[in-house]
Amino acid sequence: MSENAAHRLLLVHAHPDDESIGQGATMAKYVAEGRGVTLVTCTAGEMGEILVPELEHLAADKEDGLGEHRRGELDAAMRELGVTDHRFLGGFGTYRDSGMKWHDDGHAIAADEIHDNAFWHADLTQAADHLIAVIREVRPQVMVTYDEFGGYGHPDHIQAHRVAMYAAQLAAAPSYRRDLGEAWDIAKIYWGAMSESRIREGLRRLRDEGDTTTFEGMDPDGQLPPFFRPDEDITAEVDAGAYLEQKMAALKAHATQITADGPFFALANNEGQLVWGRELYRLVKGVPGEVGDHGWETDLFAGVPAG
Ligand SMILES: CC(=O)N[C@H]1[C@@H](O[C@@H]2[C@H](O)[C@H](O)[C@@H](O)[C@H](O)[C@H]2O)O[C@H](CO)[C@@H](O)[C@@H]1O
Ligand SMILES: [Zn+2]
Repeated sequence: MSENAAHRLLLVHAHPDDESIGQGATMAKYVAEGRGVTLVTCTAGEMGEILVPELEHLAADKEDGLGEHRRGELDAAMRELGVTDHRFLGGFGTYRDSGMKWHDDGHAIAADEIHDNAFWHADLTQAADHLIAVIREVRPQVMVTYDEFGGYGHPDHIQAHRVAMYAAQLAAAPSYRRDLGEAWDIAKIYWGAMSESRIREGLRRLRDEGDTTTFEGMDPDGQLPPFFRPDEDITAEVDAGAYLEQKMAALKAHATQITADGPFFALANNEGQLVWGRELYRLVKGVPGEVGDHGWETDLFAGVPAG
């Protein structure tokens, strides 16, 4: 078995599409390099909007079939990235998308009405136990999830962060729930990140090209939403520009959520390479390995023995 095959990455995300948005290029790159990639998605995205008019009947307040449909979108997106191991936390339908609404400050907050089995109301230990079983089975050296704010505040993202971080801690405890498998300590944990400087460069490019509608309201020289982090917070950049096509195809597979002329595609291809092909991370557990010119790691497995 090649050394790469002994490296295993676990990603924990809230809804179908988050994985492709945040780390789609990294996932495709690592699969192509022969590394193991496992995705755990905590809900099926039942409460999402529907950008495809002929599918509006699937909406939660109509046929409530969007979760099943997005399961298919996720399958298609994973085929584009080459990922063969993707699971729903506790099994499909265990936890439901909690929905969200926008706060005046521009970040997401919990919806006014939330279903009984919404992920936001999940019992943290029970949800973590489902993930511990996966951690102890897959034995990943690296895990990726959201920061404590869930990126932009979505309650399911915040809950996915909490479950992932708690599960990683408990999975490493030999005396905790031996029935869930032999203890496994994940060597490195990263939170996905987006660069403030990168998006400012991209917004300036769009403005210079006369595009004033994409990323409407975001001034390249003004205040940006909190999920764009200052560069000093970032510790790793995976340059997966060579896999940008696979990432864009995976994004397109999530057709009810992402429009082909939306912000992810608006940036010119070379800008896309800069903004979307190079995926950024914050190391929050473990020892950083070799770094590149920018002082950031270029490989999430840097310094991690295979095995
Ligand atoms: C990327 C992501 O986390 N998407 C979530 C999010 O979707 C947003 C939501 O529908 C909002 O109402 C829209 O204005 C916004 O454009 C969407 O991105 O929340 C959904 C409901 O919880 C979730 O299904 C979707 O995956
Ligand atoms: Zn999401």
